Amino acid sequence: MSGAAHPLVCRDLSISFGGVKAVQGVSLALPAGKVLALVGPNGAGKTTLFNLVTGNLRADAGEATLDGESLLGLKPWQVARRGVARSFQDLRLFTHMTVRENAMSATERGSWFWQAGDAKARAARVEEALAATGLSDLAESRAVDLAYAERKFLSMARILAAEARIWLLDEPASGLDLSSRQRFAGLLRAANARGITICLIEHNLDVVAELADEIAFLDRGVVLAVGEPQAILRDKALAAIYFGERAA
Ligand SMILES: Nc1ncnc2c1ncn2[C@@H]1O[C@H](COP(=O)(O)OP(=O)(O)OP(=O)(O)O)[C@@H](O)[C@H]1O
Repeated sequence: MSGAAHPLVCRDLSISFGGVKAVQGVSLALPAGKVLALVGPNGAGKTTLFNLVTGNLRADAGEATLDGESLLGLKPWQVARRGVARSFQDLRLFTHMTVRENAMSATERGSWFWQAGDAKARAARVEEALAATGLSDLAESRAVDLAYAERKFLSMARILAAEARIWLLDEPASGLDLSSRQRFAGLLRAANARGITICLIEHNLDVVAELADEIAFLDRGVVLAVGEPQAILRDKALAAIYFGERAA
């Protein structure tokens, strides 16, 4: 699978850390304009898979392509410049910079080839991203002074400001209360409506059921199943693995 229907494709991707096979022969394709959720127990290899695709780790074997061109060997900023934005579990904000500066910095890896590069347009994108994430009134606050949910939304503002066409989101809704989760879901739906392709690592299965078009279930570095959310979420064997009830 590749091309317009699946812009980002992994084939047989693998990496081990010492004896730990963190990702083993993973083949996966992101459906264009959809939300694919990566689900699986702790240590399944979900974040490692992101790290392989985004140039944060070097694969031992396999391939990852964007529109048919290899991403492997690229630096994280080069992957970002090709239109793949990611968020991190630990957010990686510039804690002593302001909210606005944090969002602005996401636009500053050179001008993206499909967007206007001028400063005025960038500033406008930043203000739109802050408005969309409810952070306009906090634009001059330092990230370090934000509440937890506001930091999560600032991480999303950075993704929005970057204007990437593929978003890789690592537990963006974890720790959010119900109303913040609903706001977050609205952001994702709006992005989806604009044709953005999203891969979402998420432990909250209600969030997954609400947002995902497709689920890929990983365990011990292997993709065990890919399919429609209802089918995957109803699967008793996968549920046993997810909730740690399998035989060792
Ligand atoms: N840099 C690293 N060095 C050594 N081991 C690592 C490294 N990164 C990940 N691992 C190991 O690889 C395995 C997969 O980890 P990973 O963080 O990708 O899982 P995950 O599915 O994202 O888990 P979680 O849901 O808890 O975030 C784990 O056993 C982890 O300890």
